[in-house]
Amino acid sequence: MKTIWGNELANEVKDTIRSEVDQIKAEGKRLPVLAVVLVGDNPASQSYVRSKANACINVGMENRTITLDGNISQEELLDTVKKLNADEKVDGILVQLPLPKHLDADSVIMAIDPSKDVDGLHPVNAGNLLTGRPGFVPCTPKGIMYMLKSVGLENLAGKRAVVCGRSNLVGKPVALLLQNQNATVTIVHSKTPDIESICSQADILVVAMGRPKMVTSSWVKEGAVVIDVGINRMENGKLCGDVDFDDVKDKVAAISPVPKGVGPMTVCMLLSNTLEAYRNHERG
Ligand SMILES: Nc1nc2c(c(=O)[nH]1)N[C@@H](CN(C=O)c1ccc(C(=O)N[C@@H](CCC(=O)O)C(=O)O)cc1)CN2
Repeated sequence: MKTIWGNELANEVKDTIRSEVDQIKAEGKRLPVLAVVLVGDNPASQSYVRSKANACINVGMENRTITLDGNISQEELLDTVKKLNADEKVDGILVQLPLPKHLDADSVIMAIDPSKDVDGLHPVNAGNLLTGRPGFVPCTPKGIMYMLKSVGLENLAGKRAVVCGRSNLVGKPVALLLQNQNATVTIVHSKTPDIESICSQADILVVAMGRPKMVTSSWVKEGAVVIDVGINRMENGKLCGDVDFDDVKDKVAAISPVPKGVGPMTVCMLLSNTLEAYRNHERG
């Protein structure tokens, strides 16, 4: 069994991005700028936003973290996004999710200029992915495809992929990306009967259900490659995935761990998208 260490792959990606940013600096040009909007004081969101800021520093990009009170109105939040859209120095905009319950995330995402939507969540970018046009691909799915490539899974013709979860952030886009690589894809979700038997036929299993250790050895096919997107905090304070790593590890060909799996890939793909946004803006 091979462990797919996302932190190591992320360092590889960040090294490449850092060299490109160094080159931009050497040419005396302005640097790429990522703006991250954090609303409220959710500790997990605060920690992810800090990781994003540190990652920017790590590769030499500029980061602006805009922290807004949890009681902010929809109009005030939309106004913040509009100002970032209009700011020519800002290449990428990300609004950290989830938002407090009184705010409508959909209309906030809709307000982001698609050319700055480095999260790839705006319907223009989602539509581009659906129709095979260039655009921003959401960071976690982009990271997952990089992880699969790292274990030799690139052209997926003849492979059966099962995606557990149908979110706009992970499940739907990763299913499209797998299909674009010629995999035969099934999406299962909380209302699917007998998920276990569908998962057990998968050559590639991507699990993003938010249910701690849901997937055990009877759910996986011998020799499958498993990507665990779940990040669940247990009562003892430790993190675990949606896959019971110890239970499946002897049955699978490769598996991503939690922590140090998909999470760090999400952050480095955000840098990759920000650099892409910068290049697009510079081209004009
Ligand atoms: N606007 C967005 N919001 C959210 C996204 C997103 O892609 N865009 N994804 C997640 C959270 N997330 C990034 O925002 C994220 C989650 C996890 C990690 C990570 O590196 N996790 C570490 C463990 C960290 C810990 O100890 O708690 C790991 O898995 O090793 C990075 C980013 C939801 N919101």
